Amino acid sequence: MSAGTPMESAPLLGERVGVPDAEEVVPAPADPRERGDVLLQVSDLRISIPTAAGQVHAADGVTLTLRQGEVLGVVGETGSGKSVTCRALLGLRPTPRTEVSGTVAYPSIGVEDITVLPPKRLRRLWGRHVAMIPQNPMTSLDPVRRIGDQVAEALGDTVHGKAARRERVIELLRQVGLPAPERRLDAFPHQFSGGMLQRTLIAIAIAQNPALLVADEPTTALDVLIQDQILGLLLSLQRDLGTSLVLVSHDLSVVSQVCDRVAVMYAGQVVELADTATLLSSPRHPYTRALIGALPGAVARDEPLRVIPGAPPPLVGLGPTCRFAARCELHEPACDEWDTELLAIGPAGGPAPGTASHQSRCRRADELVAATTTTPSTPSTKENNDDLTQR
Ligand SMILES: Nc1ncnc2c1ncn2[C@@H]1O[C@H](COP(=O)(O)OP(=O)(O)OP(=O)(O)O)[C@@H](O)[C@H]1O
Repeated sequence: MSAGTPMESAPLLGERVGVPDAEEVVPAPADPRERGDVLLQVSDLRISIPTAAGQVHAADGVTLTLRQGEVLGVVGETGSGKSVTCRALLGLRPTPRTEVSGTVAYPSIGVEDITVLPPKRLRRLWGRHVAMIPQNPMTSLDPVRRIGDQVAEALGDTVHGKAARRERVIELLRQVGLPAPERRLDAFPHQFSGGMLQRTLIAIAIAQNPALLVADEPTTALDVLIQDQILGLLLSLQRDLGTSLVLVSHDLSVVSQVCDRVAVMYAGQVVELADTATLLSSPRHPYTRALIGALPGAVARDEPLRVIPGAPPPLVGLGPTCRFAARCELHEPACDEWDTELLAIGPAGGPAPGTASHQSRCRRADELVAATTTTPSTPSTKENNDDLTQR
């Protein structure tokens, strides 16, 4: 991907939404994902965890849309609220006393808000409609139960009869690239490598062909070579099965290889959301820009890697001001009065901020058009990265 979109044609920030002329024919989008139905609609999600230090605002006004078959990356530093937000997509909360407001809707199956569903209804959706691929494969399987039994359990009541279930388990393990699966059914987790365990967990997640997979740092605990294989597997399964995928990572280069769109989280908020190529070439939030600048390819070989000075604020007692202000090179006094609303970046007459394809929480986002740096080597994106699926 080449860095740098034409700046003179870049649209202005937050321009008014307009209505097309009655005669105007609006062509159908070429990209099927843009035509796809909305699978997931997260609206103003706020998650507040009571702790001894006060209420931790782990998610603070998160609004996202995911279409069927789309891959969304959620990227941010540790503690930015990625896991808490993504677990909320399954109706999970970190502690029983956690306060949740806003909604997480799955319109295609008539779920208006998964965060308020009782456990019995939640369990009916898990596996069947939405499934999670956990962060640490080494601790996510039952150590005293055989692999085959654990995968078979994930089938629920979708396959009947012992022989048919066995066949389906073998098929699933083969689908995730486990060699000689028929010989592995009786193995225990400790006999598998980290990569094999993660493949098994992916088989469990796809067992009932869910509409949405949520993968929370699925490669963090694995060797670098295996990380690429698991990412490639996720991408090819997502393509073959038409599943939507939310991929959580602290690593922008990982997310950009796999995702159609990226949500950048900082201190509990989505600070920028855009399609991957736009985000990399034309970031409109100083934090995104700093993340791109800190990528290994962004500096010449003999230069030290750039780091983002400072640390995110604690998520307790934050007022309605920009959370990135203390680390921001564009900070000015007016930013301290800014109530961090999302702004739509798009042409005049484009959609409202919460639904625009490019959104930023920076009040100076329009100035970043000119300020965007060209990186010597930006990471590969899903579009130019077909070979990942062949690894
Ligand atoms: N059970 C809990 N009790 C108290 N605070 C919690 C709990 N779970 C999460 N938090 C806090 O919520 C905030 C967001 O955490 P979260 O795990 O979502 O971050 P993250 O971006 O996923 O980080 P990482 O990349 O390290 O997983 C952090 O401040 C964290 O300390």
